[in-house]
Amino acid sequence: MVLDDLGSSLRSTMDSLRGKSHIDEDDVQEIVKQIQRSLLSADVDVDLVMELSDGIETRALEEEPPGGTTARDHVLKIVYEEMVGLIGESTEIPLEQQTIVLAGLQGSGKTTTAAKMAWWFSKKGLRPAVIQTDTFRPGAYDQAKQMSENAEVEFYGDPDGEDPVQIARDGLEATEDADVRIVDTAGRHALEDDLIDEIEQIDDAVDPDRSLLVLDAAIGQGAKDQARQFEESIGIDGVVITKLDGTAKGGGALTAVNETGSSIAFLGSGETVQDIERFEPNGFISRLLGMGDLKQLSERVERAMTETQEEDDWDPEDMMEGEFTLKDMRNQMKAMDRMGPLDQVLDMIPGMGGGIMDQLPDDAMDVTQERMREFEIAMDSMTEREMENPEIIKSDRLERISRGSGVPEERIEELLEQHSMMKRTMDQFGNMGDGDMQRMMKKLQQQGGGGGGGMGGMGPFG
Ligand SMILES: Nc1nc2c(ncn2[C@@H]2O[C@H](COP(=O)(O)OP(=O)(O)OP(=O)(O)O)[C@@H](O)[C@H]2O)c(=O)[nH]1
Repeated sequence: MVLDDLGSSLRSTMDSLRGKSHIDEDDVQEIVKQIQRSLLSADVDVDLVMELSDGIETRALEEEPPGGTTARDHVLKIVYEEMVGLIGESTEIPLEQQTIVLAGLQGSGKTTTAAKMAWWFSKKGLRPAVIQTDTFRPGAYDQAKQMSENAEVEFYGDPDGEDPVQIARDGLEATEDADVRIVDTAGRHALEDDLIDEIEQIDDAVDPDRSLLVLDAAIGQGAKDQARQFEESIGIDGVVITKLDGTAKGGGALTAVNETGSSIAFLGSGETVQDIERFEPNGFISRLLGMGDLKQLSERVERAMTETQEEDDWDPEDMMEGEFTLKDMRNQMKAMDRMGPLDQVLDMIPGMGGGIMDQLPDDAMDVTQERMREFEIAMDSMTEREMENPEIIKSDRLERISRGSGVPEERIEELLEQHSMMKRTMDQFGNMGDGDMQRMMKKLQQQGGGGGGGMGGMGPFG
């Protein structure tokens, strides 16, 4: 994740302020030093770093914490506000008919982003289409077509076409019925006149409502020149930062945003069409500072639940009322899987963010996800009756399931144990009155807001 290093070093600095009622100059300098070090190592432009750290230093020393606020919370608030100020608002992307052109260097992630954005728009109820104009890179056509299929969106391209401008024109005509047309363009290894000429011609032909610059998060200082060139040739309305899953940097992209006077529109964090999210400065910085991002989390949960319900004809309400079976457990696991990698999800929960992640061994998340995959494989080897009545699974059946699935027996026993644990919890839920439920939610909120929530809420997958 972008500026990950900043997130974890800031959190540990902030934690050292816990319990202090007053913050002195030394504390402030230490915080500012950490921020500078992290931002510089994440490739953020020096001038920007200075601007930010000066702002934080002045305010932390001059402003008095409002009554009842701890010194730590006060400084955290200042850091938060100054960082949101630096990153700026998210690029406006109205949910209406529009044409969007994606520009960027080769390999920055344009084709992937085109399909991801189309998927995102389709989830918002619009009808998107991807238009592929890249005649430069062999394979671009097939990749775009495949990804559009994965995203289940309309696609236009011409594998034999040689003129990208003509393909763009034809594409607009062919996708007339779509609400949102996303035009993917070719890239080059470096900024060359060819590339700029081509993108300018496409821009003229398409006359887009928005032009977005796609930048690899690892780009570094080179981002500044690139951003300026694209800005001068076609005008950049927003930036998409890709590959946030693969780098701790990302500062170059932030510098580019500043350079073009634009803002961030989307973030990409993986290779599948669902690995995209709208950039929300408040949530983004909150997550960075270990304050969680409940808005993103609830959107993800809602999306994952809806998909699981639609595809598997599963209603969680039934689960609350009736028996909690292995089928329900599998659907819950599927929904969790759809939310994305567990570490990303945890980062969004207040108090569960990087602070806790940093304390876990690096492979803890992989182990948990690997375990869930094994559970699924084992369940695939169970009969309908076993899925509905797991208590009938005794030694003979256990052996058969293990042989059929290749999952060791002790792992299947573990699955059954987890199931009965979850079943007990669900039974308790079922017996709860509305008042109990409200009290519990309130308690959970209080724990989360305190920033020190434990792992207790993670349930059986922790
Ligand atoms: N891990 C990760 N990989 C990504 C992400 N976005 C794109 N990629 C990968 O990066 C590589 C390049 O992405 P493309 O979408 O082909 O890039 P492009 O800008 O269209 O490239 P050209 O068409 O050659 O200009 C592919 O292997 C993608 O799978 C991301 O957010 N995370």
